[in-house]
Amino acid sequence: MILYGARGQAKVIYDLILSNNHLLEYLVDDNPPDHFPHNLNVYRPTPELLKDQRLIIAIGDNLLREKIYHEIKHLCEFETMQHYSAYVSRFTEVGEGTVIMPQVCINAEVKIGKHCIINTSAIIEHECIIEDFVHISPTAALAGNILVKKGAHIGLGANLIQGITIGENALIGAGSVVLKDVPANAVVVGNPGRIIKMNGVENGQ
Ligand SMILES: CC(=O)SCCNC(=O)CCNC(=O)[C@H](O)C(C)(C)COP(=O)(O)OP(=O)(O)OC[C@H]1O[C@@H](n2cnc3c(N)ncnc32)[C@H](O)[C@@H]1OP(=O)(O)O
Repeated sequence: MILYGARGQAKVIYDLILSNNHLLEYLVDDNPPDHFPHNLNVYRPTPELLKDQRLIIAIGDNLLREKIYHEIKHLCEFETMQHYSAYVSRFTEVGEGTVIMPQVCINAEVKIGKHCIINTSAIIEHECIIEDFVHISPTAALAGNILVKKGAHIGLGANLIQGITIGENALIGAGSVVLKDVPANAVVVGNPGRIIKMNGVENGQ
């Protein structure tokens, strides 16, 4: 298999690949770094290098990951990967291209979309729905029945109370405690969480 992206996210996914006894053949990156550890080769992507490969898009930025997905989806197939130390309920669905990192806990009846990153030690409780291209950062905790819409990013160690909806492309700041619905494209920080930006514009509250 191969990785698209050769920065920090690729380094942790390479480790995940080895933990699962898979082989990484090479990486591609639009702007290859001078050096990638472990003597792995990084090339600029071409249709020949991507064609019929099994691949993970190893890019933390949700919008960029989605953009690349649309550019290459006709060429390759996408691998889904889960670290052996993660607990993923047998009643959970996980979409293609999603990675589940070490020590994650995902409880029953959760649905996780395509090309998501469920990062180290995140907790996703029962019946949550995580749409495509979402990133749940390390140690974030989601109580039951939460809907996280496409492209949202839940920051490091954020805590989300049960039953709420996080809108498309919303960003929940590190350590925030979110008690109510968050609209699309909002940036929320603090405890209790408050909106500091909407659509990239400062809120002024
Ligand atoms: C493996 C990995 O590395 S995965 C990646 C994990 N990383 C994360 O989760 C990071 C998430 N990002 C954050 O928390 C960021 O601080 C953001 C996106 C919420 C805000 O970033 P910016 O838009 O650049 O806002 P900026 O830094 O200008 O801060 C604006 C205000 O919000 C405050 N603020 C920013 N982030 C937070 C936060 N997480 N909690 C509380 N307050 C915050 C700032 O102190 C500042 O307040 P002030 O105006 O009173 O001085």
